[in-house]
Amino acid sequence: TGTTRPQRLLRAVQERATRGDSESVIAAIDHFCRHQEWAMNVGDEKGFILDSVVSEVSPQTALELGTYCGYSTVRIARLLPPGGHLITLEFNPNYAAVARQVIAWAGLEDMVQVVEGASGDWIPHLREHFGIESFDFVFLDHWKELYLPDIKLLEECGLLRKGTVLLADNVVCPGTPDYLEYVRKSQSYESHYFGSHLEYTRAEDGLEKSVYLG
Ligand SMILES: Cc1ncnc2c1ncn2[C@@H]1O[C@H](/C=C/CNC(=O)c2cc(-c3ccc(F)cc3)cc(O)c2O)C[C@H]1O
Ligand SMILES: [Mg+2]
Repeated sequence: TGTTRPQRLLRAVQERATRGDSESVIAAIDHFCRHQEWAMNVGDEKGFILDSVVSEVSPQTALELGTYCGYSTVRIARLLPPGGHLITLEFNPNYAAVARQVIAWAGLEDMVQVVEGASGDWIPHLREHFGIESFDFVFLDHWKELYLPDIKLLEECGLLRKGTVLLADNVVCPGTPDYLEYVRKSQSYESHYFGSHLEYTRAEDGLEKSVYLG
């Protein structure tokens, strides 16, 4: 019973990154994943695209599905405007525990709420629990077969508004075919594919940006 990969990733952050410096936390995780152990973070190449979309939207309210170790959580939270807030859902308590410490090491704990539990259980309660009217930005990076059911649930719960931007990781690898077909065919979305590569590899992958039209 040694350590888990997320725990080794956290140790790499604590050993290599400077407390309060989110850029150094991102760099420490990328270094760990490139030179020690691959992990399923969005990574630096797709992360650059994520950064540009978050900066463009400048969300007051943001939602992330699938925190894992908190890498994309830090990438998003460091770019939020004053008053901006990110809710990130993670149902594995071990991952949530690591993510909270990564987020704290980056000094971003005041902008982020790590919520433990399944997205399908939590989405219907976000309004009453967190006083959220609607989300300006949603990052999807959890189980790939849940992307579609979860955005339909977000629609039904009235948590998307005209202009809400959805950004989905892994639409090529591992792939999210039913989600892609839906957002590209639906009259309610304007979609665009950003081609890139699977984190820390040369394999093809990309992000799909979909604007909700109401
Ligand atoms: C329903 C629900 N609610 C809350 N959190 C949820 C949830 N379902 C999963 N989660 C959490 O999200 C995280 C799961 C993410 C799933 N991501 C993946 O499976 C994933 C896999 C790969 C990949 C690609 C090629 C390969 F050869 C091998 C792997 C790359 C990625 O970027 C990924 O995000 C952790 C999990 O606890
Ligand atoms: Mg991913």
